Amino acid sequence: MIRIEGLSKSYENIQLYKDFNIEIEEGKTTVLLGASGSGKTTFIRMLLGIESYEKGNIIGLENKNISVVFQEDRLIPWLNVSKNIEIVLKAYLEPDAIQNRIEEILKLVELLEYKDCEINKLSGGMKRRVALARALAYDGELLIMDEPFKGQDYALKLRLLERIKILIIKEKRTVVFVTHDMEEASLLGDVLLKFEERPVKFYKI
Ligand SMILES: Nc1ncnc2c1ncn2[C@@H]1O[C@H](COP(=O)(O)OP(=O)(O)OP(=O)(O)O)[C@@H](O)[C@H]1O
Repeated sequence: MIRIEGLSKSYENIQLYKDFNIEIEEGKTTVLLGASGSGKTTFIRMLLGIESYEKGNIIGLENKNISVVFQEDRLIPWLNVSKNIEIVLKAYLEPDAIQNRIEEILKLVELLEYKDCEINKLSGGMKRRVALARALAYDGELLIMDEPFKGQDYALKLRLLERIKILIIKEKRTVVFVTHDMEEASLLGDVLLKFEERPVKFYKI
């Protein structure tokens, strides 16, 4: 269980979070829904330890490995598709296992034939899928995805959702997934939470 207790966070004169409490269940996919600007990305950044907060505790993430699809792709432009993924696998897999994992995940996101392609030669939606592939490939204790399906056509998105659901169940992943899309949320999520501002409150859907 990841527990957030008594969290308070403000930006200048906006009190975004005030004594906020939430529990995230392990082995489940928790979806964060809510209007633009309600504080979902800030929440994720606080979980990752890259955003400060005034008060509160985040318990259960100490020394955990987290894989992330950020709102931005954050790919390394001078490495090809395969190398962008390899970089996160090197620390814990042998070369053969790395290649197998890269192929498995690139197949999942329908980019296997682009494995040696330069990042700059990909479309925006394809870059997004490389970012998604990199996060899925790394078997962290928590997977965070912030709007991972941006730029995908509808039919492809449904195929991705179906395959990711299978992978997540097979690998017993704990997932926090941010989206505005109710269909994505209900296809992938176990627990659906709607964030409301301000300060942030949430309710289960
Ligand atoms: N670095 C910052 N400085 C000042 N205000 C910020 C900063 N980052 C976010 N905010 C404000 O905090 C609020 C929440 O932003 P956040 O990005 O967490 O929302 P969100 O729910 O993720 O939105 P979206 O769905 O559009 O991504 C917004 O009002 C935003 O303007």
